[in-house]
Amino acid sequence: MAVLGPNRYGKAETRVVRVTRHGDAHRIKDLTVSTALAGDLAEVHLSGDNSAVLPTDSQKNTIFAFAKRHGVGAIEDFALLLARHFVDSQPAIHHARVAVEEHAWERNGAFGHSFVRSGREVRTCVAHHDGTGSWVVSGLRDLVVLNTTDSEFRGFAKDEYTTLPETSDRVLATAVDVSWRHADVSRDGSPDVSPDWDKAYEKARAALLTAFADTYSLSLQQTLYAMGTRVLAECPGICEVRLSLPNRHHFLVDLAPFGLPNDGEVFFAADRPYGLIEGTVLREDAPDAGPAWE
Ligand SMILES: O=c1[nH]c(=O)c2[nH]c(=O)[nH]c2[nH]1
Repeated sequence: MAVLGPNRYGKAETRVVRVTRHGDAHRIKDLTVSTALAGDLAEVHLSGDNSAVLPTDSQKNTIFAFAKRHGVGAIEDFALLLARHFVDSQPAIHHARVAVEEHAWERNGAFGHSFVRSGREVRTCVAHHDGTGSWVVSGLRDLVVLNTTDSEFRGFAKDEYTTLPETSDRVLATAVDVSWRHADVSRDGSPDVSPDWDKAYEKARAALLTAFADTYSLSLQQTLYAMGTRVLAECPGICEVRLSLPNRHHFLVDLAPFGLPNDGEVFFAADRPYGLIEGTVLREDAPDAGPAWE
């Protein structure tokens, strides 16, 4: 006998670009938005009764209409607006998850209307709303960083398959993929708190970059912990940080066959396989995460 387990549905990866025009000085927000709704959705699965199903096409249209009607500021505000709208307007929907990614653009010179896609990281957020409270996780991915020194990897466990030489000076590089949980978003009965999302983002990003640069690294694991700790120290509204750091290995090339010393100057930047170091750093008194990470 089969039973229906957890389920949700929505429109994945709606691409929306919102232009704001102040005379000749234009602004753009370039987003990828994914919605996922859950609630009284047994019948559509069990009997094909669609009466509780707001089409994913309507969800996509809502994204475009809200971009026009409300504009797009911090992506967290846009995600919360959508999540609350679906729960508040659809009787069958009790939980909405809205994920937003922001692709950065920079001005192309002095032209007010012309932009260059920025090489910056992608800013991310996921907002949940269930009618009693909201939860927000923000973050970024593809923030590529590299240190040319101050990184060792020694004293590791060895077995009969270990060939990796110990090193007391190596290149350390990674593409930071990180999410942080905001403690101070509205909950059942609490006032509606809305952090300054942009400020939190800039502070968390700066903390990650500084910790990566100024930590003398004995391993990428140790650097990960230092980065998470620094975000918590700099950002009081953040209670949990989850990091995923691919170790972008840079191997010294053996130049001896060419009669050349290497002197720690020429590296083979391998793209795969790569070590993947993942970890969470959280405050001891972090509030319950609820559905924040789902
Ligand atoms: O910082 C590192 N951590 C590891 O766990 C590891 N494993 C490895 O081969 N190189 C590295 N580097």
